[in-house]
Amino acid sequence: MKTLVMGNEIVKMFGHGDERQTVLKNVSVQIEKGEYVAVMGPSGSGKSTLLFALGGMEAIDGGTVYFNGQNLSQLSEDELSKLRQTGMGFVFQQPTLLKNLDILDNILLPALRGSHKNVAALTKKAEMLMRKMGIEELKGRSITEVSGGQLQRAGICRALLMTPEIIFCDEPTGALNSKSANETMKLFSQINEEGVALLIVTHDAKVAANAQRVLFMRDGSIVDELRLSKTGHSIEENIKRVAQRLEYLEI
Ligand SMILES: Nc1ncnc2c1ncn2[C@@H]1O[C@H](COP(=O)(O)OP(=O)(O)OP(=O)(O)O)[C@@H](O)[C@H]1O
Repeated sequence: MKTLVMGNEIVKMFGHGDERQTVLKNVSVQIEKGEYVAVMGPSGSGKSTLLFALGGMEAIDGGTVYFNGQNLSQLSEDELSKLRQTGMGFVFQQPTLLKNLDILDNILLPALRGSHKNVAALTKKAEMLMRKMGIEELKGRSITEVSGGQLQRAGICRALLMTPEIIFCDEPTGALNSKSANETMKLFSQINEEGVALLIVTHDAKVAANAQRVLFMRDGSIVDELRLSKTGHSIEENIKRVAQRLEYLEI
């Protein structure tokens, strides 16, 4: 397997003076191409900060992050934003979509930003993704006229539009009811089977059980790791294994 993302000894601090806090304490993490990794840990342990650091959205105070062998801190702002736009997708708990645009235009917007793009080809691809995610008939609707689960699917279409190598997801099911959360997890598994790597921050053992590997964080460090094999283990068994590890780690 080839390494896609490599974080070495990442240090991240927030605040000034007496308030200065080290949120990531020499964290090293490697994600292979096509790998599905979940990150769990107590609130405030640094999960989102790690995801932002690996995705080049948050500057780091120490260590290095490589994406496909490129050191993110050696890229210019323009190079970094191009890399984020083409190589990475982002899905958050609440997709930040604009009320005055319909669903299709919201999906297209980030891809159209910046340089000149082939609008017709991107629209065709967006429509194909919407069909795949089961929301094609909603393309002309305002974001206020769809459910939370449908909105999250639109967010996933947006993240997939530029054919990223990885999608960074921060609590993607956190705002969804259990039915929508299950459907979203199935979509992520399907996306991963098509070769896209995933890094998912979650509090939910059911979500983490879909990954190949779960990283456990506490107080700014990765304190444990669990490898989950799909062969020989049902999803229920993997949920149990994640839950047992959380209990053991007192998370
Ligand atoms: N922009 C910021 N400015 C100052 N402190 C921050 C900032 N972002 C995060 N922090 C602090 O860094 C620590 C880690 O935050 P982070 O969001 O990474 O934790 P988390 O594990 O993702 O938590 P949660 O599960 O609650 O989302 C917390 O103490 C948080 O208050």
